[in-house]
Formats: sequence, C-alpha cells, structure tokens
Amino acid sequence: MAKLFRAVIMGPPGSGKGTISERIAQSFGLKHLSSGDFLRENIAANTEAGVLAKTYIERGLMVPDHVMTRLLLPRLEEMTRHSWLMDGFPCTLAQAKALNSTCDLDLVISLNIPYETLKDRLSDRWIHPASGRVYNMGFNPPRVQGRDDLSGEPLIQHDNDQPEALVARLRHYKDVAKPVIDLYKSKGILHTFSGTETDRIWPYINSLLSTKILSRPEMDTQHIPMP
Ligand SMILES: Nc1ncnc2c1ncn2[C@@H]1O[C@H](COP(=O)(O)OP(=O)(O)OP(=O)(O)O)[C@@H](O)[C@H]1O
Ligand SMILES: O=c1ccn([C@@H]2O[C@H](COP(=O)(O)OP(=O)(O)O)[C@@H](O)[C@H]2O)c(=O)[nH]1
Repeated sequence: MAKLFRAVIMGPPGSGKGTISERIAQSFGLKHLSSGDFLRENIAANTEAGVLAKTYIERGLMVPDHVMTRLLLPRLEEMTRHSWLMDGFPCTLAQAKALNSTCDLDLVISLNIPYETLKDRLSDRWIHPASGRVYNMGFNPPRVQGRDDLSGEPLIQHDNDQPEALVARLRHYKDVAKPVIDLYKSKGILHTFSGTETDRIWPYINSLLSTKILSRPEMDTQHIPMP
C-alpha cells in the first residue's frame, strides 16, 4: 500500500491556498482539509467549539489556539487511513507544536505572493458562505454573476478582504507565521513558492508533489534511507 502523505499549505490571505489545495486534492487524491470549513461546519452544527469560534470570527479575530486544537486534532486523529493536505492550520507556533505532537508532516508548502497581487485578488473575491466556495471576477468568475455555480445562492464579499483591512491582516499573518515557517524550515520540509499567478506556480508544485508522492512506495520497498 502506498505510504500516507501529510502536507500543510501556508500563506497570507489571498495567496491562493484554497485554489491550490483544490488542484492538489484533484490531482493527487489527497483529502483537502480546511480550517475555515471545519469552523463553518461546527458553527452550522452549533457545537460548543463552533459557538465559541463564532464570537471571534464575527469580530474579524483569529480563533484562540486552544479552541482550534480542540476542534481539529481529534478530526486529524480520525484520518489515520487517509493522506491529507491541511489549509489554514497551523497558523501559530502553538498550533504547529500541537500538530507536531499528533503527526509527522511530510511537506509544507509556503506561498509568497506580492502585496499588490493579494490586494487585487481579495478586493475581487466573492464567496459562497454556506460552502466556502470562492470566486474571483477575473480569474474564476461564477457562471451567473453574483450567484454560486452549484446552489445558485447569492455570493458575498468579506469586509476584511477590502484593502483597508488587508494591511493589518498581512502584518498579523507575518508576525504569527514567521516562527511557524522557521520551525518547518529547520525540519527541512518547507518549500516556498513565489509569484503572482497560481497558474504559473502550479507546475512547480505539481512536479514537487509528483516526486514526493510517487517515489514514496518505491523508496519504502527498496529501503533507501531518507536524506
Ligand atoms: N488556524 C486558525 N487559527 C485561528 N483562527 C482561524 C484559523 N483558521 C481559520 N480561522 C478563523 O476562521 C476564519 C475563516 O477562515 P478561512 O480560512 O475560511 O478564511 P479567511 O480568514 O478568509 O482566510 P484566507 O483569507 O486566508 O482564506 C478566519 O478569519 C479566522 O477567524
Ligand atoms: O492566480 C490566482 C489565484 C487565485 N485567485 C483568486 O484570488 C482569491 C484568493 O484565492 P484563495 O481564496 O484560493 O486564497 P487563500 O485566501 O485561500 O490563500 C480568490 O478569489 C481566487 O479566485 C486569482 O485571482 N488568481
């Protein structure tokens, strides 16, 4: 049986984590796990963690680490038979350390995208709140303007995707992500991709994952030591 593969994708808001995660999930058959989707599911189901998380998200704040870990780690522990890619978690060093105690990651993808690009993308990002499906008027517009392709329900924009809120969000991301990135760098599993277009970054991510995922079973049978 092919060895299980666990990866994380990191990047500032608008860097394309969701877009790239979907492509990875489709091309490599990994499960795409999203912290935002987990939170939305818990909010919809009125779980204790969901009710608590909602009070932070509504104020545009990050959900505290202990709520995030209590919510996500049990879900990951259930996924012992699946390969997965996690998008949106860990965000902080405390979350990364908690994740570390649960599983060994094979790979971390970090997206490094210029500010102007993030600003342009986010000011044009439209979201279907119930599913978390994301559109952009230039890049992947909905079939009917302002409506979700699958449900036909209205799309919304988030206030904190507008340029006024973005500078503070990016500063916050840089502050909290730096030690997480340093941690994964020191473990030798960090791969950083820079650029302004997902379509141009994607071939590099695709070929990296092709080598990592396809070579693993073969490496196991031949007992080639990992570098
Ligand atoms: N790992 C996390 N730690 C703390 N809070 C989180 C985490 N992941 C998500 N959240 C909370 O859930 C909200 C929704 O997350 P989600 O990833 O869907 O959207 P987002 O804030 O628009 O992020 P992005 O713009 O990077 O896609 C976040 O704004 C934040 O309040
Ligand atoms: O090359 C790209 C990649 C993404 N997007 C759009 O940019 C926004 C942010 O992408 P995503 O939600 O995937 O980023 P995340 O916040 O998850 O990192 C969305 O409206 C995407 O449709 C874009 O215009 N060009």
